[in-house]
Parts: sequence; C-alpha cells; structure tokens
Amino acid sequence: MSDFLLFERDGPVVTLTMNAPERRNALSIEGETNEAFTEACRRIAAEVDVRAVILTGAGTAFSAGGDLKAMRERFGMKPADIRESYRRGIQRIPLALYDLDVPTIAAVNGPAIGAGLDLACMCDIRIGAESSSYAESFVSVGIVPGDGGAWLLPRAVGQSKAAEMAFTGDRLDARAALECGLISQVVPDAALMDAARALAGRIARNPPQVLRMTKRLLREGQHMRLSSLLEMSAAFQALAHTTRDHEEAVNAWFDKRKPVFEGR
Ligand SMILES: C/C=C/C(=O)SCCNC(=O)CCNC(=O)[C@H](O)C(C)(C)COP(=O)(O)OP(=O)(O)OC[C@H]1O[C@@H](n2cnc3c(N)ncnc32)[C@H](O)[C@@H]1OP(=O)(O)O
Repeated sequence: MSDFLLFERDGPVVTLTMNAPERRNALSIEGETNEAFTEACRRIAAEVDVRAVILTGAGTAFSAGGDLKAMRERFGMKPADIRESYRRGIQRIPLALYDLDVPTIAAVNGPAIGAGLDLACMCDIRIGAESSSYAESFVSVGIVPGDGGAWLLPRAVGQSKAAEMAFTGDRLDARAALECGLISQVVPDAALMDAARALAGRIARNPPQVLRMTKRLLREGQHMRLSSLLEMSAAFQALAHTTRDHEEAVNAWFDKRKPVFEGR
C-alpha cells in the first residue's frame, strides 16, 4: 500500500488517511497519489465485508488540492500532454471513489481546497471539524475544475451556490458549509474522528446488501428518469425482500429486540 494513503481496517470500517501533512496532503495530477486511491478502492471492493469507508487527512489540512509546486514545473507543457495527464492521472480518483459500492464518509479535518474539496464531494457524506474550510478555488490559480468538481459540487450544494463558489474561489468556514448543505455535521476538532467512526459504526450495523443497493439508488437517481429509477428500485426491492436480513429485521420488530444481521 502507498505511503500517501494509509489504509486501516477496524472490523467493517476502513479508514483512508492522506498522509503528506508537510504539503497539506496536496495531490499530484499524475503519479503516486492517483495510484494510491485507485489501489485502495480496488482493495476495498475486493474485501466484501467492508461496510463503510472514512476518508480523512493527516495533520492540519484535509487536502490543499492540486500540487502547485508540480504545476509550476508544468509551465510550457503541450496542451495535448496536459489533457492526457489529467485523463490518466487525477481523473481516475473520482471514477474509483465514486464507484465504490459501500457508503463513504469524508471526515474533513481542515482546509479542503480545489481538488481537495472535490475529493470530499466524491464521498456520500461529509462531516467537518470546526476548523475545516472549503473552496472550489481553481479559478484563483487560473484553471478549471479538472477532476469532476463541475459535476460533483452542484450535486452537493445546488447550481447557484456551486457557481458562486467556482466563480469566486471564496473559502467557506465550517458553519457556512453546514448552512448550504456541503457538510451534514460540524464537530469540535478533537471529536472529528470519533464522530466519523460513530457514524460509520451506525451505518455498518445495517444490512450490508441493502446498504449497497440503497447507495446505488441514491447515486443513479441523480441522473435517471423517475420511471427508470422506479423500475430499478422495484428490481432491488425484489432482492431485498428475499434476504434473511429483511426477515430478521421484521421479526425483531415484532419480538421487540434488536436485529442481528448476517449479510444474507
Ligand atoms: C488539479 C487540481 C487543481 C487544484 O486543486 S487548484 C487549487 C490548488 N490549491 C490551492 O490553491 C491551495 C494552496 N494552499 C493553501 O491555500 C494553504 O496551504 C492551505 C490553506 C491549504 C493550508 O495553509 P497552511 O496550513 O497555513 O499551510 P501553508 O503554510 O500555506 O503550507 C504548508 C506547506 O504546504 C505546502 N503546500 C500547501 N498547499 C500546497 C499545494 N496545493 N501544493 C503544493 N504544496 C502545497 C506549502 O508550500 C508549504 O510548504 P513549505 O513548508 O515547503 O513552504
């Protein structure tokens, strides 16, 4: 596993920690950081009993976004090479993370800037520390969101707020991010990881197959016709109703006891 992305497994929960605090977990357009994400996602997909994933950053930042030092070294590079480097580099992260079947939580521990914010938006749920902050600041460094932000951010905060953020590059503090729905909780800095683990634990206690199907419906629902989504929901429901976990949940309700799910 890569030095950039620490992979820790605690029962059904995987925590991924970006681990380059000296550069505020900046991401390279090509190379190590992208491989780290695609490899971690491959591993999570292969470990069938993972039920939730937490993504966070080591040190004081979640991620400072694209590596500006590396970007300076690209001055003069040919447009065709830049385009190709995005396609085979940083653009693989949204494809890999967004495609994970299990629920993902971004535990935003500090600034989430540019590609760092987009990374948080690739997760299903975002919770933020009091000291977290958020900026879609590509415009401030003279580039466009090249890693899916123009698709992800409007889905998180709506078109108007996304446009305001992307056109100004302004940074939101945690309270402002909570207000516009970019994050769903603000917690004291020291309590962030406990809050993320508690949330992951509550998710992980639910029937895993149904969680995966629910995630898929939430995702697909964002770009499907209602009639198609209803068809897909009926097909998933046909599977859900025949699971042992469904029987267990309903029986437990009648027995006035907590259900025990087996993932079957
Ligand atoms: C393809 C993707 C494109 C994009 O994502 S565009 C957006 C690019 N990102 C930015 O514009 C953000 C730039 N960084 C910052 O604004 C700040 O940093 C932070 C708010 C993230 C954190 O501030 P603080 O905690 O005060 O740290 P510090 O003193 O500014 O930086 C500490 C060290 O981290 C390096 N660093 C910070 N951000 C980046 C970056 N994006 N790329 C490369 N290095 C970075 C610095 O240079 C420095 O390093 P040294 O100690 O060697 O001077």
